[in-house]
Amino acid sequence: MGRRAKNKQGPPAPLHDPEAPAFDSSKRSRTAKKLRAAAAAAAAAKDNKRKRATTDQAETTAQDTTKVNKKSKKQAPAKVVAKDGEDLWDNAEMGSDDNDDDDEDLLDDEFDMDEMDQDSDNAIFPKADTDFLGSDDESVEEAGEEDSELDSDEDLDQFEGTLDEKKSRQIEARKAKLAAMAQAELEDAALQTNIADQDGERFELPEGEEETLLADISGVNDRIKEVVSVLNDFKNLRDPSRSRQDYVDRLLKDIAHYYGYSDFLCEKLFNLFPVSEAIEFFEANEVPRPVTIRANTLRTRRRDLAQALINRGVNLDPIGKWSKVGLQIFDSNVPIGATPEYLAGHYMLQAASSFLPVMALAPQPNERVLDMASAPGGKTTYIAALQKNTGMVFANDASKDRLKSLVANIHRMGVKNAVVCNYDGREFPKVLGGFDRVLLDAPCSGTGVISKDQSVKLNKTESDFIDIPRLQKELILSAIDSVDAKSKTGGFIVYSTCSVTVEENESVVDYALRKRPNVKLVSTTLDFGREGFVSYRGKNFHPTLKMTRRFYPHVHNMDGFYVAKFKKLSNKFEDKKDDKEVSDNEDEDEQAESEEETGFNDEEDQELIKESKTKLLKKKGIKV
Ligand SMILES: C[S@@+](CC[C@H](N)C(=O)[O-])C[C@H]1O[C@@H](n2cnc3c(N)ncnc32)[C@H](O)[C@@H]1O
Repeated sequence: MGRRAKNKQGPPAPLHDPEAPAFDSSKRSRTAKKLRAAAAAAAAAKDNKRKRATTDQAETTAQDTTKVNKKSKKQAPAKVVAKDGEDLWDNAEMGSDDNDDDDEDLLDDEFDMDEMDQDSDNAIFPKADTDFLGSDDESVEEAGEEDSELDSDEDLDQFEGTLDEKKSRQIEARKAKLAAMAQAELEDAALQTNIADQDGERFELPEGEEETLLADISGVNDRIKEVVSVLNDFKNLRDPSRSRQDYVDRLLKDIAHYYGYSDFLCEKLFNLFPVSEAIEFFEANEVPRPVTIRANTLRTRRRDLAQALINRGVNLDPIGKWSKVGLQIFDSNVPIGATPEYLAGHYMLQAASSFLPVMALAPQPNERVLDMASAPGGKTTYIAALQKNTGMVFANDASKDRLKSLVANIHRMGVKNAVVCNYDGREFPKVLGGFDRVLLDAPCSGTGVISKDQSVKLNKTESDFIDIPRLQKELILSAIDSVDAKSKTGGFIVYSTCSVTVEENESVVDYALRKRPNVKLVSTTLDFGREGFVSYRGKNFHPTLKMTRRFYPHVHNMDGFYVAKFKKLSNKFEDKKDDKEVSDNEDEDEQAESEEETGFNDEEDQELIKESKTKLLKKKGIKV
């Protein structure tokens, strides 16, 4: 575990604006205010204080027509039904197939944190205001003094103005004072760094025993900042006797040590981003992501669930504009994984990023859907909910053990249209084919979920990034081959991973496009997320890879994730007896290129499939 991991930060920013930086301190302080206000209410009111506080708040909001008009009629926080009877938390997904149509309405359903905070501070924390004034008294007085000095320089006539004028002058003076203080602070900070300043002092790359260099962890942290500064303005700040690579090598060693990564993984992840952003990514992996839940529309509506949980003392908010079923939990008096609502299957504890592949898949009622790697069922149960328990979802997983929790979740969540099966995904479509849609939420290295599983930092080796993509490539071809291109409502395949590496994402998707010309990439319909890479470190991918989506902890405040959506254009390609061979013979150059880029070829592939099938049979006790 990295040294930083022990020093976790406070609650992460809410997920309201997916493109907003994850660590927006203003948001965090607003959330903190909200939490403090709720806590104060709890102390003051003995019974169900949080509910009362939010209800009061809602009523205030509902009565304040100016505010309501300014934002939205439906903004009353946590009061579930507004005065006009509109349903603030209604779950648009319940009773609707498509997740796009009601977006505009839903936007209005979101809380306005700013307003809520202001009001809650006033209503619940009257003392806080006094305190604030009190703590500021000194500066107000000083500002007053400055004012008198100014007065003496002015013609008295000017001071026959109103009290308002005087007040505004005081405010101006205070602002100026604060600005001066901020400037002084900045200058102070500049003094503390030894990067090139006016005297030409530069940061010098240290030399010596690596052990000594890494001994002082705060020194390592300072050096990371210094080297990042140099790399960001290399021309001006570099030591001319050192190359860029010298600085990068130092930085990688320091990052790996400071955050606790293997050198190998550190470099792999570092290479994904510009220098400063890479540090943000590593930092974000030290902070837990927000706790989020998904309302199970087979059992409840989000607004009802929210009200039930608020009544139990859970502080929550809608997850963001992009989901109609997600709630973000800020804090709770009760364990979120053991409430009566949880046990009754009203919600799934589910990471926000994990909603995305299912939203991209957009399963429809009455369809036949395959969830190829489904355990423990977070996505299967969401698929079933979107299908409203009609049609069928085939929930497959190669791990019998993991299927136990899948089955438990299916029962708890009231899913009735699922068929659970235990095959190696590569056996599809021989097991069953002709699906309307297939989700392949592939087994992966987990580099997107390091904040949850710090062991990834050390336990992933170079061979993992050969073996895992190889399996992913085999699985994606099976997923494509399992879909019926003639499906009247579907013909889609979604590929997702909770990894951020290119080998497991764009490389796999690009490989599928080359191996299966009967599919094309289409929009994921997710309206946020970064575009997939079309080229990476000298490798070029199909230009449509741009349509795939990347999600990052430091950008979106959710687990690192990747989503690609394919449309199958025809079944013809797979009708050929051994389509792999045909495609290889058709274009040997392409195959050579493919081997070079992917480190994967079909002969090896066949060998591996054979091997793993033999292993599987042996495991099942069948003699081979
Ligand atoms: C990322 S997890 C799936 C999470 C799941 N979709 C969910 O939302 O709860 C990947 C899954 O792939 C399964 N798996 C690994 N190799 C497989 C294979 N060859 N065929 C099918 N499933 C496989 C693992 O057992 C694991 O449950």
